[in-house]
Amino acid sequence: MSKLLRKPEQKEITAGVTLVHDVTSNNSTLEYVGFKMIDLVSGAKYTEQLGKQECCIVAVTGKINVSDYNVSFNSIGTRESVFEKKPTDSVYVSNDQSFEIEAVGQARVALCYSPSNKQLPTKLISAADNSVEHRGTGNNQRMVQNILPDSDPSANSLLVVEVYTESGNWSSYPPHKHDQDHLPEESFLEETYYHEMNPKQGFVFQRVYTDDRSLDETMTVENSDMVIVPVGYHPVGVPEGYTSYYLNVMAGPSRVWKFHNDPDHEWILKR
Ligand SMILES: O=C(O)C[C@@H](O)[C@H](O)C(=O)CO
Repeated sequence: MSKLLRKPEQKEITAGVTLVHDVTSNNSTLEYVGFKMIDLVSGAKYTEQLGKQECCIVAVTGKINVSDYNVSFNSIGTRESVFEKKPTDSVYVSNDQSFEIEAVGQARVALCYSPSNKQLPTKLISAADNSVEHRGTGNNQRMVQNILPDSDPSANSLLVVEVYTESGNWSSYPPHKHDQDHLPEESFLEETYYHEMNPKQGFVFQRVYTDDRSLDETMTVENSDMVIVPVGYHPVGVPEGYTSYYLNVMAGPSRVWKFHNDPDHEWILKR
């Protein structure tokens, strides 16, 4: 069984709130990244008291109200499906704060966590604040929606990004890694992938491997699955006929995304 691939759960945790994924330092090898995906029926509420963790709440689909009991953001969220291919709204909440999420209709919400000590203001990261990038050429084209990039100082550790890869294309490719705390050459960032496919019976392949191959797993990833990337290169290949979406959360000792391409495959960039 893969240690890195997680299938969605369907665990009702409170009335109308279903836990789909729950990645913590207790049930994974990750120290810097935590992740929950929750589904809420209309009117359902989810509350949480954050300890020494910051949280980015992403309205993946549907509309939600978010409050830290001081400031509230109402009816945020911009899409019914991630495959509308437009940015959504998110809220950053700092460590030692509490928050409440209330679903305005059916909603899927990502909770992205990282350890944090220094309090920062609660902040709405509106869809309009997401920068959109088109990366790559040939069959390596993908569209990136930056929710919390390293250029945005709203968080202490968290980096959050959404990526669309079209049918027959590759992303996180040529393979790159960020598993050495050795700036300015490379940063150490753990990473999680939450995947969706359109149409939803689709699948993608994701390989996670290190130079010495002490880790080398190639996974068939299906709709709503997660892949955990503690270290290593982590390319994604998308079969003909399917579009891939994934939500990445990254965090590590420095809030800098400085990756290192696999030297065996870097030539692809230089053609
Ligand atoms: O293919 C891309 O450009 C997206 C990836 O960079 C993805 O966000 C990632 O692997 C981050 O390390």
